[in-house]
Amino acid sequence: MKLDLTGTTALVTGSTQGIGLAIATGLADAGAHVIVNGRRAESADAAAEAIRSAVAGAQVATLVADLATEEGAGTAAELFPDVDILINNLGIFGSQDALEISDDEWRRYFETNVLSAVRLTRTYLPRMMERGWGRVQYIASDSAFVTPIEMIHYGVSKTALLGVSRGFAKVAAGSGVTVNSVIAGPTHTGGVEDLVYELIDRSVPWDEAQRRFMAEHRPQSLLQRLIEPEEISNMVVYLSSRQASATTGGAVRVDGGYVDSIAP
Ligand SMILES: NC(=O)c1ccc[n+]([C@@H]2O[C@H](COP(=O)([O-])OP(=O)(O)OC[C@H]3O[C@@H](n4cnc5c(N)ncnc54)[C@H](O)[C@@H]3O)[C@@H](O)[C@H]2O)c1
Repeated sequence: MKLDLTGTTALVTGSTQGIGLAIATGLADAGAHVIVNGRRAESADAAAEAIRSAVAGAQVATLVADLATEEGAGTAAELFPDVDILINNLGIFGSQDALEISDDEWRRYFETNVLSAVRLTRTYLPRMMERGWGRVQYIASDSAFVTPIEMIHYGVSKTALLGVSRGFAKVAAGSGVTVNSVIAGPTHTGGVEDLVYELIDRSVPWDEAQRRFMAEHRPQSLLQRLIEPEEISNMVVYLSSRQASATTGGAVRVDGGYVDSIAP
């Protein structure tokens, strides 16, 4: 099965590093023209360059915008009015005492992790439906199912994202556009390294910190290791492909068996 995205344009939000960069690289490798998004020109340019070095002949454009804001979504619509594949990847996470999270912080999590994706879906879905083909995905998290007490606001924002995904899948039903969430488990990115070290003593070597993080915070994970960003990207590329035409309204798990092992 050859996943060929030649002739398509894909916008991946928050794609200057981590999972987003891996997804943009995977889509470029499958032949899509990718739009890399970041809030700073230097990091967007560096990410575009990294993709060009990884994928010979990659077609990459950059979108410098804060896509958690209305203004940023407006810039996206103006510069790139039409995309075939929208990957809502950008997100923030961090640990905080559940009883200490302020209203403003709850709002920031919803603005960034949920409303940004709703706005961009509203921007791009209608044209996809008119054309009769398109792919929308949301990068959710196992925290959507298992609200972690150290990240309640994050978990709840990702639970909301699952509802957003199901709702827009119904809007798109029968149009040729599929809408899905990808449930990522803990993935080896810079942000997760920081989170692991927030929870586990910083003086512990990385391998030991990772092992303890999995044992203490994800004991039911069947994988008992962090997931690599490329493992998330592989699923996103498949769901973006023409071959994935019968998968919509779903929440597809790349979580090392964690969610199924506790909430089948
Ligand atoms: N890493 C994990 O373990 C994990 C697990 C489950 C889900 N996820 C989800 O996957 C997505 C990517 O996570 P990651 O670990 O690669 O994160 P990351 O922090 O490494 O990367 C996120 C990217 O989004 C960008 N970003 C944040 N806010 C933005 C904004 N307003 N406008 C534009 N860009 C913005 C950041 O600059 C960064 O480049 C997030 O939605 C996250 O919640 C991550």
